Amino acid sequence: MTIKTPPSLNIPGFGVDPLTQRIKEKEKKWKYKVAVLSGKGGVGKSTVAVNLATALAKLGYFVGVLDADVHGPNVAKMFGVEKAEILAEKVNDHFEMIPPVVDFMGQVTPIKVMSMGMMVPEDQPIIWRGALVTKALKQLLGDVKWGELDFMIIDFPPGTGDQILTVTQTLKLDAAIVVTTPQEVALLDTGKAVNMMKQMEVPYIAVIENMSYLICPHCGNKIDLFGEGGGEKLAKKENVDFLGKIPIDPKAREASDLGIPIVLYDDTPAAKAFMEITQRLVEKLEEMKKEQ
Ligand SMILES: Nc1ncnc2c1ncn2[C@@H]1O[C@H](COP(=O)(O)OP(=O)(O)OP(=O)(O)O)[C@@H](O)[C@H]1O
Repeated sequence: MTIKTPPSLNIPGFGVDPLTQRIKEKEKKWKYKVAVLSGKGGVGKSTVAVNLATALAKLGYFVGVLDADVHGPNVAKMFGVEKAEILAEKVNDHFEMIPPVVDFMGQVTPIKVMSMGMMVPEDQPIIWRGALVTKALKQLLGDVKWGELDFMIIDFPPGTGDQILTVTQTLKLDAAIVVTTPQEVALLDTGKAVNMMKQMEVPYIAVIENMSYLICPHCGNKIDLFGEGGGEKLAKKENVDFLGKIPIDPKAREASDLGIPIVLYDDTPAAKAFMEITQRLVEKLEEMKKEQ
């Protein structure tokens, strides 16, 4: 039996599905695509994504935030838009959702956000298998009227799973910010996340250490609750940038429950740390763009 050469699959209009095609078109309008991830849950990844986006808005940038944590979406609540009504518009042969614009106490911001958290009641789990999650994620990218953005921030689920692979293979990320806490267990998992981003050839990878220390409200001394300097050591070992440390700030938890990012509380140590880290990130990305 002779095996025939397969026919060429290079047929115009075929090969790439229309949704992926729409994502490719949309991403041309986003200057920087930045993913926020962590090897381990609960280290403050969403807190970092939300505050990074708000700090960028404070610096005058237009920002989109995609909550890619389909199974545990918290971003909408942290921005206070979990009850926002999602409108849709017909565009040619499909519908596109209009992302809600974040406002803080009536003050409109240049932040648009999309999250599964806006589409399901707060107490309902999303019990979907991989293929459905992948489709939902792609729709949150390609079937949303994001428009022109300076930054698209993507809050990934914890770990190194399927959903991260899907987005990283679909979009050409400019940067991956890996969030860790200083403990050994968190650092082991963070190393895996850093290596995944290296394998996916993301051009800029950096570590942020969250919950680094606590300032005693009574004596003002710095207390290293979870050890010291782990994030910086990991960044050195993996040969990636270290963007900085964010202290434990009781106001951060309070603020995120109220839907107000801590970075808006100007006088807090966490707000100052977020602003400095964001400025450092912008400088790095601008430098990289110039070199290209
Ligand atoms: N620097 C900080 N100071 C005080 N509380 C913080 C800080 N960072 C995060 N938190 C709080 O820790 C909790 C977990 O944070 P967050 O939801 O951002 O973590 P996560 O890594 O995204 O979690 P998940 O595993 O669900 O994705 C939240 O209540 C948040 O307000």
